[in-house]
Amino acid sequence: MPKAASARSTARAVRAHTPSAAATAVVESLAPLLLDWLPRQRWFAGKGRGLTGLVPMAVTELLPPVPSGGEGPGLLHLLLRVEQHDERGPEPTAADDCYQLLLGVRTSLPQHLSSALVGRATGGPLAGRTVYDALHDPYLAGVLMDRLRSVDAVGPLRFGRAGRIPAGLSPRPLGAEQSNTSLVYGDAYILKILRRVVPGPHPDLELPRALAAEGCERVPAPVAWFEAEDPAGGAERLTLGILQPYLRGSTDGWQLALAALADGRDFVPEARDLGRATAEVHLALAAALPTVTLDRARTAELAKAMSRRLAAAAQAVPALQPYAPGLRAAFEALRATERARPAQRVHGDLHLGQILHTPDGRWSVIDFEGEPARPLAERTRPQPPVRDVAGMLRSFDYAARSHEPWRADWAARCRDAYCEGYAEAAGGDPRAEPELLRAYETDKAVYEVLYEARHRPDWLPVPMAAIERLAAGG
Ligand SMILES: Nc1ncnc2c1ncn2[C@@H]1O[C@H](COP(=O)(O)OP(=O)(O)O)[C@@H](O)[C@H]1O
Ligand SMILES: O=P(O)(O)O[C@H]1O[C@H](CO)[C@@H](O[C@H]2O[C@H](CO)[C@@H](O)[C@H](O)[C@H]2O)[C@H](O)[C@H]1O
Repeated sequence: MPKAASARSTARAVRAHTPSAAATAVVESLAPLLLDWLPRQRWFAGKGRGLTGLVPMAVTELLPPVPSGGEGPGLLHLLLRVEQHDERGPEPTAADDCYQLLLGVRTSLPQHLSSALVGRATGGPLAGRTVYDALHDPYLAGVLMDRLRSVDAVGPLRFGRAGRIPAGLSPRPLGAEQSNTSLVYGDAYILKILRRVVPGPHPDLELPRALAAEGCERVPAPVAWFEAEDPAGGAERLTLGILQPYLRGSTDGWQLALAALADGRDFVPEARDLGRATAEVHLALAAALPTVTLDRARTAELAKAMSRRLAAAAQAVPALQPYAPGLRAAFEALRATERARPAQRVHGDLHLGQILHTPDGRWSVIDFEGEPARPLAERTRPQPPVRDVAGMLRSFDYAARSHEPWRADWAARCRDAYCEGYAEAAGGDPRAEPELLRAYETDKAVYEVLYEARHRPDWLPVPMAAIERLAAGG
């Protein structure tokens, strides 16, 4: 059983924003329960590394817990540093992650919230109180929305908005959690609560706002957000949540692709249209935000970074090792290319699940967070837009592979149509730079192997099939 942070180190790390000794004491008394609960959450990014301690970085009462004996829930907002073993050794490293938790506190938990239980505080002033994930509680989700629509600051938390948000919208959780937790309010808005949080402008807020300012209608524009002052004292805020219009009645590209496969239908017109949508977003991003030129030296750095990621992934997932030399050849081929190429802000994790088809027949792009496992500095760096194209091409392969029998021809037609649609709108065909495209597809497949090994081991054969093909030069 991992040990909790000592009371002394916990107290030292809690900053001046801490509203009450009681809240701090709750965290201390809950540490063993949280250490058990956290790794079981889908959004917990540090799976597979032992937890060694928890340090509350900031504790904010969004709704003060009712004194012992009273009724009614309290709402605590926590920023928690989770100390973990490094993959290479037993010492905690500077790579410890900070997570955002919203905890409900009640005397007893109603039956309908039982799946949200974190545990019962065993000591401190709230001993015997039940603590649970507040985002499953419609009442507390309503309290959070209320702060978002009408308050500017609570302790270290800062709330911002781009327009008026109506009161009284009923919340519901979105269902399956992914890298974050999303709530839908009144079928009108969706609030994404980021789980692993870092200082600095968050691309899922920054890019859609920049696109909206540019007049690009392919992306739902943020209407409100909340952030925290850096509890470690840095100048940059941590983005915590983003509220956007909810595209009611939309279906994501992944479901549509699987339905087409199940019905024996082609997905060519949809793929072509998706290519156009991607190009439009890229053109708007290039117009809205700085671009750079990747010269030979920078291209070499890019190829080197891809090789480094491959080496790290092969260490974590030994099944990759036999293919490493073949995969590295793709990065070497990129390094050997002579030409300079433009780089710009990109989506960074584009796949069929990130594109929503709305009832009026348009594709809308969501989730500009980038690949959640990569450092923010890397995710916000200008990159060749082909990177997103490669992500979508991999996604057609994923869809075809999850159909029995495997439909390689279906994926190939989608891939061609997507690139054609992209070329029509962007004025340049991504296939014109085969080394770049192959290197990015390889890099993405390596990422997917690591992602699936950590989150969905049953899916591992899907990217491994691509690894086999790409390593053989296909
Ligand atoms: N604006 C929106 N309208 C409708 N559904 C949305 C919207 N934004 C996100 N979703 C739904 O929420 C899911 C999760 O959102 P996403 O931003 O991808 O979160 P995560 O980072 O947790 O993967 C998406 O797969 C999509 O089904
Ligand atoms: O949606 P997220 O931003 O959380 O992205 C992560 O999870 C995705 C899976 O949900 C994962 O995508 C991979 O699986 C998809 C099918 O479920 C497939 O369409 C994608 O092409 C494939 O990469 C994504 O890589 C990961 O970052």
